Amino acid sequence: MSAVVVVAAVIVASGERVLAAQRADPPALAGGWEFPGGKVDPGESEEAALVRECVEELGVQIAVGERVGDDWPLAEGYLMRVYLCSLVSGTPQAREHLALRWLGPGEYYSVDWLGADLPVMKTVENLLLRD
Ligand SMILES: Nc1nc2c([nH]c(=O)n2[C@H]2C[C@H](O)[C@@H](COP(=O)(O)OP(=O)(O)OP(=O)(O)O)O2)c(=O)[nH]1
Repeated sequence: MSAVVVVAAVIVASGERVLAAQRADPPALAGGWEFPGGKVDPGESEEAALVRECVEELGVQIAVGERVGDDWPLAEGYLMRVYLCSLVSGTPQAREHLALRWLGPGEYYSVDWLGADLPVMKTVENLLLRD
């Protein structure tokens, strides 16, 4: 069986602020912070899944850009692929999350990231500092 692919959108604004979202469920993950996204549906491209999830979860249109790192390991049988994204239209709303927060450079580690997301944030920080 191939792994289930989860895509996650690192939405960047003003070249340095990133959008973090606080999970509402399941209980084991609730309260932890992540990048918006979700599972890629069968036959769906990763880009289309990111766009769909950001509409569903945030009510915004995004543009999908550069990939962040390689496959990020999640639980057994799952892996995560992460992309830098930008807002095309709309203001993010927490439709499925407990809260949303824009994090500036001094705040990247001010939320309790899910275990898989902490190294992603570190890699994103390096990418944004590079620019
Ligand atoms: N979306 C997202 N999921 C993450 C991140 N980090 C991380 O460990 N995960 C885990 C949590 C979940 O077990 C899984 C993604 O599932 P999900 O619940 O977001 O997917 P989905 O929207 O398709 O949900 P569903 O329709 O199956 O309810 O990946 C992240 O940054 N973003």
